[in-house]
Amino acid sequence: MAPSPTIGRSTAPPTDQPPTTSPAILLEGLHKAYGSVRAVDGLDLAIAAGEIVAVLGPNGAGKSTTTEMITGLTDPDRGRAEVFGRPPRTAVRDGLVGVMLQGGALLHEATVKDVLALMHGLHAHPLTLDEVIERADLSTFLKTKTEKLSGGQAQRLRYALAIMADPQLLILDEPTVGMDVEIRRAFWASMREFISGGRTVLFATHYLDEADAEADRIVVLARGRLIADGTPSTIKSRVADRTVTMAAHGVDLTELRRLPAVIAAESTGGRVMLRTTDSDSTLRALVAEHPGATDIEIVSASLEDAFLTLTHDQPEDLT
Ligand SMILES: Nc1ncnc2c1ncn2[C@@H]1O[C@H](COP(=O)(O)OP(=O)(O)OP(=O)(O)O)[C@@H](O)[C@H]1O
Repeated sequence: MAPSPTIGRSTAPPTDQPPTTSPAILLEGLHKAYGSVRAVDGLDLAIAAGEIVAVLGPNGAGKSTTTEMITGLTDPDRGRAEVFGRPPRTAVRDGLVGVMLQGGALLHEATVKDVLALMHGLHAHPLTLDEVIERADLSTFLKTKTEKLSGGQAQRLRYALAIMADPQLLILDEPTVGMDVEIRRAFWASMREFISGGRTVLFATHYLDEADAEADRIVVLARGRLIADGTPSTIKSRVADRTVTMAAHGVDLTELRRLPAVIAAESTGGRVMLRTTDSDSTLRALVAEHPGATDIEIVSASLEDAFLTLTHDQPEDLT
């Protein structure tokens, strides 16, 4: 399990203002391979100070590896990562970066209060403990030992540790995993308040709706490459938002592919599935042109469907 890179005494002065005019994050030609696996494969990305950016991508897309290089936990094989114009480890050491990693280790046999107090002592200019506790909504389980925390409560403690140094950049790897809907809503409300002074946020998520609701910009990774970058509405307009399914008998797949707004059609398990960007117009044409279609259903596309649509034209190997 990766250690928290926020551990270590920060030496920087309070960081109320963005420290430089450089981008908050600059990645140029970033590569990282594990054996024959190209985890990150030539990534270029610039994120301006003050942006809230969601990183989406299917399992193994390279999101965590990218996060690790931005936070200095992993070195790139080739290319460059800078945070506010500094090498990542320097930016972390200077207290500019708060990180919340997926399943980041928490001290065992210690209460939430112990962990907070211990970590608080390591920062030069932290938020007050009271502010951290309030922002992360930890007051009701301060005396709970870390191993007794629920998944969502542990995430709130990790969030508290990420904001403690009062960082200018927050990097969050799937921050709301394990939180129920209400807690998730409260988490984002607290986060929005915290970052309202111009802080930058980069968060990885598997939830398209979360990216849509919380981010100014969405970047989509697949096989270690950037395959889409834009506002939530731009990204959504490029992905199928519905799947129309029906019994496979009495319909012709080739003809169905020609229906309006259909991106892809496939037959599996006795049913035909049409991915469409406009289920209303697809359905109207389907009923009019294919009276033999039966047992029709419309379902929201999963995020996997969205990724399939975006990655559809991506070649396996560009080299
Ligand atoms: N330490 C490692 N050793 C070997 N392979 C690794 C290592 N870390 C990542 N990989 C591989 O690199 C690829 C990218 O992994 P990464 O964890 O960055 O993807 P991800 O987008 O974060 O995935 P997920 O959504 O499942 O967390 C995967 O094929 C993964 O198996």
